[in-house]
Amino acid sequence: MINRLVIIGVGLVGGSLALALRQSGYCREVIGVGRDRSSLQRAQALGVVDRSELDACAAVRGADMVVLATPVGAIESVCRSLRGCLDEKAILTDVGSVKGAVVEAVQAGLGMLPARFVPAHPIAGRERSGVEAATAELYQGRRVILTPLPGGDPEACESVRGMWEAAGAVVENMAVGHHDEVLAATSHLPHLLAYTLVSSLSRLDEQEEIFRYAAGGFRDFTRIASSDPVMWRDICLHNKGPILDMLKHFGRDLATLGEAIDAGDGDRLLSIFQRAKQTRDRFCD
Ligand SMILES: NC(=O)C1=CN([C@@H]2O[C@H](COP(=O)(O)OP(=O)(O)OC[C@H]3O[C@@H](n4cnc5c(N)ncnc54)[C@H](O)[C@@H]3O)[C@@H](O)[C@H]2O)C=CC1
Ligand SMILES: O=C(O)C(=O)Cc1ccc(O)cc1
Repeated sequence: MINRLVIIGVGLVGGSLALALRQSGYCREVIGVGRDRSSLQRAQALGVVDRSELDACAAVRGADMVVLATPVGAIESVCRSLRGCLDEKAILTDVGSVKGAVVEAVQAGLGMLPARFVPAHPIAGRERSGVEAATAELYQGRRVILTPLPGGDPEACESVRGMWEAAGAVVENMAVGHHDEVLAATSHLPHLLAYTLVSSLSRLDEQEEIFRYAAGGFRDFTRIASSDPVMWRDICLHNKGPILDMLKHFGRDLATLGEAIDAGDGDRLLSIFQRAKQTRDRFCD
């Protein structure tokens, strides 16, 4: 059970966690922290938080769990505003899509890395953002990755695990660096491909006609290009190495595909498509 939960950044991810924990009765009070009063008022009106605060330092006093749920690029400045404010027993966690840079940002912002900081990443979300998109069911049966730090407090780790399980998630642990490599491949690369496809087509003269005749495959492939641009700018800037590695790997395969088409090499094309189909049929429902 959590007595006082503070969510800093009450959008899709933070708001959904608050809703799930309020509905399951896992926490007694949820306080939302944000930059503007109107979105915090909406969060309160939607029943996502019990009350809200613009001052992060005041909000976290007496909290037993503090969740950083802003875009990754805002974490350092949010942590700077929390310097000297967290109770000794308070657990600090986050929901950022990258982990190495978040650990650095927390350390730089707070001036130290608290033993009760447990980095976390729910592998669940959608292309819509803001508190209006939050739902209590978002994490039901979905994975959450914790990347506990060497020397971190195991009890804090268990509390963060318990919180996510109460929200319906299945929790796993992973090393920080490994998380960033795996997610660069499975989440960051697909988002960048979808953004680049839509952006590239939108610059063609015939774009009106192209989008008018786009079929289901186009919609399936590009749904995630409607995701929040600020969030994805921040992910790119904060997981640079693994993302560039994946882009290079993908670029080489795209060039190979082009060469096979140019050479009329049907066997090569068939083998690429067969391997892709077998792999997807094996791993995705
Ligand atoms: N959208 C998704 O599907 C997923 C997102 N994530 C991660 O979760 C985090 C939040 O993403 P979303 O909830 O989708 O974004 P969102 O845009 O819905 O919510 C972010 C909230 O943070 C607030 N905010 C921004 N800067 C702030 C600051 N300096 N101080 C206080 N509040 C601030 C915004 O006003 C907004 O209410 C990101 O770090 C993202 O990488 C993780 C898993 C899935
Ligand atoms: O919309 C989708 O399908 C997503 O993949 C959402 C998402 C975005 C970022 C994450 O770090 C995790 C999940």
